[in-house]
Amino acid sequence: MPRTLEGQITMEKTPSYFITKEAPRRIASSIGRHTKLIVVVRDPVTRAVSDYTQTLSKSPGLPSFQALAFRNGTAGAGAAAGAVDTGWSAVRIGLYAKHLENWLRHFPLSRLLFVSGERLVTDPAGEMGRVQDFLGLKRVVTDKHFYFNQTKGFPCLKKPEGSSRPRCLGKSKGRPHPRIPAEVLRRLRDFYRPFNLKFYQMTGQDFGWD
Ligand SMILES: Nc1ncnc2c1ncn2[C@@H]1O[C@H](COP(=O)(O)OS(=O)(=O)O)[C@@H](OP(=O)(O)O)[C@H]1O
Repeated sequence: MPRTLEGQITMEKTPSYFITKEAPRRIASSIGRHTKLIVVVRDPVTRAVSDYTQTLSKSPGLPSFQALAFRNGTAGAGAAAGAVDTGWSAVRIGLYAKHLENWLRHFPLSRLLFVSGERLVTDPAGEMGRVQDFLGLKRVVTDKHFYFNQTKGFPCLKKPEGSSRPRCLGKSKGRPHPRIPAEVLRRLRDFYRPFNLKFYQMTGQDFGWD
């Protein structure tokens, strides 16, 4: 991490190490337990499909979503139902309660902020307001900075810093997802429910995924 001067905040962003076992201990011992951690979480079922969409865009020959999500390659029914494959990272990452347990061994809950991925789309200024409060910053980013772009189907920035033109996120953000059979989604939803409830209890926030 670069040196941080008085009045500055140093930020680092990566989606990958929230689930890395050693990450909380390493961050706590190198940067310190005072570090503030912001986690954007989204319905784990939609998250898994989004993750699959990303992999599919790079490997078009990929097996179907359900072939990867269930142990015997199918959601099935009754005795034929395959167990959800938690070895697949797209599924495992969404077990937020499990990963959070690991972080809470090294950081107090008050040092973590959970941003709702859903509200980031429906109310970006509201979620950004929570982020700014958490970081002890003045609420500089407000409603005025966002507009809903009909073509993109997502909120975009009216005027990013250093530019006079509006800016949306790139093509790889907000892509259409492949259609997944309803039964597959239902089974995954059932699978995640207890983990989601545990996560709501741990964070004191109901993300409304059920
Ligand atoms: N404003 C705006 N514009 C476009 N996309 C938005 C926006 N806000 C949130 N999202 C959602 O962000 C999802 C991609 O973010 P990721 O977390 O996967 O990105 S990354 O892991 O940091 O690369 C992406 O997921 P997909 O819909 O699956 O593409 C979006 O749903």
